[in-house]
Amino acid sequence: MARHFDAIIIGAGQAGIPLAGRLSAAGQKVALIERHLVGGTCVNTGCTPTKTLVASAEAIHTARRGADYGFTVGGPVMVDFPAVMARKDAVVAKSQQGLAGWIGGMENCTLIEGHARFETAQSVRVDDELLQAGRIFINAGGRAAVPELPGVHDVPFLTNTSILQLKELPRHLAIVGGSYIGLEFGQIFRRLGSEVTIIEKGSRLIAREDEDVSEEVKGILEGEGIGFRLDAECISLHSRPDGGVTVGVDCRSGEREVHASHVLLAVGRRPNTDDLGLDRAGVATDERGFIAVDDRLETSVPGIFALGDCNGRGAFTHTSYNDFEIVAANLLDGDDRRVSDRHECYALYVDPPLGRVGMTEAAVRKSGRKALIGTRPMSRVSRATEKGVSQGFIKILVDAETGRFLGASILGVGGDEVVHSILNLIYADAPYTVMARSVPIHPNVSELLPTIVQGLTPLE
Ligand SMILES: Cc1cc2nc3c(=O)[nH]c(=O)nc-3n(C[C@H](O)[C@H](O)[C@H](O)COP(=O)(O)OP(=O)(O)OC[C@H]3O[C@@H](n4cnc5c(N)ncnc54)[C@H](O)[C@@H]3O)c2cc1C
Ligand SMILES: NC(=O)c1ccc[n+]([C@@H]2O[C@H](COP(=O)([O-])OP(=O)(O)OC[C@H]3O[C@@H](n4cnc5c(N)ncnc54)[C@H](O)[C@@H]3O)[C@@H](O)[C@H]2O)c1
Repeated sequence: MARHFDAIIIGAGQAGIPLAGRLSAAGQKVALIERHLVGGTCVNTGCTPTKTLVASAEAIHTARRGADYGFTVGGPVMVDFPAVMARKDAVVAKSQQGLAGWIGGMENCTLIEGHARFETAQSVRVDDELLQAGRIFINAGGRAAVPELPGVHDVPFLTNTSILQLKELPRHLAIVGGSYIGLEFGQIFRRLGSEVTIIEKGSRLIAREDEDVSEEVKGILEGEGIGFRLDAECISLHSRPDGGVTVGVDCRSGEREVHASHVLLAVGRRPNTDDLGLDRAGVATDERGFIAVDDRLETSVPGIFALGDCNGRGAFTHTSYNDFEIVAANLLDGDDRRVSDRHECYALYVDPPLGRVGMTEAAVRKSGRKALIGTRPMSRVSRATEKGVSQGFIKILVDAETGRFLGASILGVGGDEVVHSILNLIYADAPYTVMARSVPIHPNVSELLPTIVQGLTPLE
């Protein structure tokens, strides 16, 4: 006998929990199924723990730079690694408890612990129990990709999940992958005291970004003593007698091997869709396993929706949450919201951070449209020099014909926050002249945005 619900939600991630809240508040009987920890990746092994560690690492870094600010701390800064990790665990636990309390307080919502698998397009099995519903929402998230590198199964490699459980600081952390996860963990562990080598198969870091952004980020991290091996071909892993790992890199120059105590794989994510029984429901995926969805997030099967990282339409907490907003608006509010209305934005939480919105300069050039560009180094932003963090630059791109913002890269102190003023104008569909005439507060990084857009020049 199946248990009947109005809605089944698979995965208590960044979309699943708020959706359970909205549906149950609307009087629907909801089953929320979670096989591990409520909050999913972001809360447990993603944003929350990493940004908590970024904060510890930044405080430690600033303390080491005490002399630059006119103070000493009576000897070298000592890092208490277990205490750093305990702080991270406490922040994660608080967030998790908050979510558990929220779910527990939802009338009409039953949290079911276990692994969900489709039996038909309207039914899902969790262990011995069969659940049935008219609508099913998949918020299954993703996990670290583990490429078939030679030796990968013979060494104790780390992922974003296991690195957060380390009890001791790695002596030398080798990181395979020079993008968001690799760079954020790289700077964290370097600041905590590890030797760090980042190994990237491409010719530059964060290849989605403009080359000048990649170069500046590399320079910032090199300045802190992080080693890089780019153009790393034929990466292989070998265990060492001392318990460490040797990474064969075979780069064009430099040593052919990196001898590390630990290796972190940070080479992308794959969706948790291979063990959902999607074929039984007839739900189509693309060749990489992402669930195919339309503009309102409905899958190839009417009544089944996919939200968050598993649909391949976003890979961030804010895009997953926005997926929830889109589905809730369409199903409950009579609104017409679509994924294609969303503008790309994100931040890379190295310190100083990179705030990004819209197109890169390279993408604008490739599009062939007439554009205007404005840039300014952070060394000419008084707030940055006052704070003693003047690395980075601001770059803004505007459509020459419509005056609308096309994109921005704000690498530097406060870049992760400042970028939102451009994001908001993009959503308002306002021309750059609105920003040019605004009068922001002094001294702030934001105060230079009007100056930059007043001096836009044609993109040659
Ligand atoms: C190290 C790291 C740092 C990150 N930092 C940021 C950041 O700073 N900012 C940002 O925006 N994004 C960041 N992200 C990305 C962000 O974590 C994800 O985009 C976000 O969590 C969205 O996930 P989701 O809602 O799709 O699913 P998730 O949050 O991953 O939730 C999916 C849930 O589904 C459960 N599940 C899966 N399959 C089943 C099943 N068959 N049955 C039952 N339950 C199931 C899982 O256990 C999980 O709890 C980071 C990611 C990583 C790895
Ligand atoms: N600040 C944030 O918002 C944030 C932080 C961390 C993670 N994330 C999310 O997590 C996702 C995954 O991040 P990621 O950094 O793991 O993946 P990614 O897909 O962004 O980058 C993977 C990197 O690994 C390299 N690579 C791939 N295979 C390799 C190999 N065999 N050897 C060497 N290098 C190799 C790629 O060239 C690329 O530079 C991101 O898409 C992002 O959405 C977001």
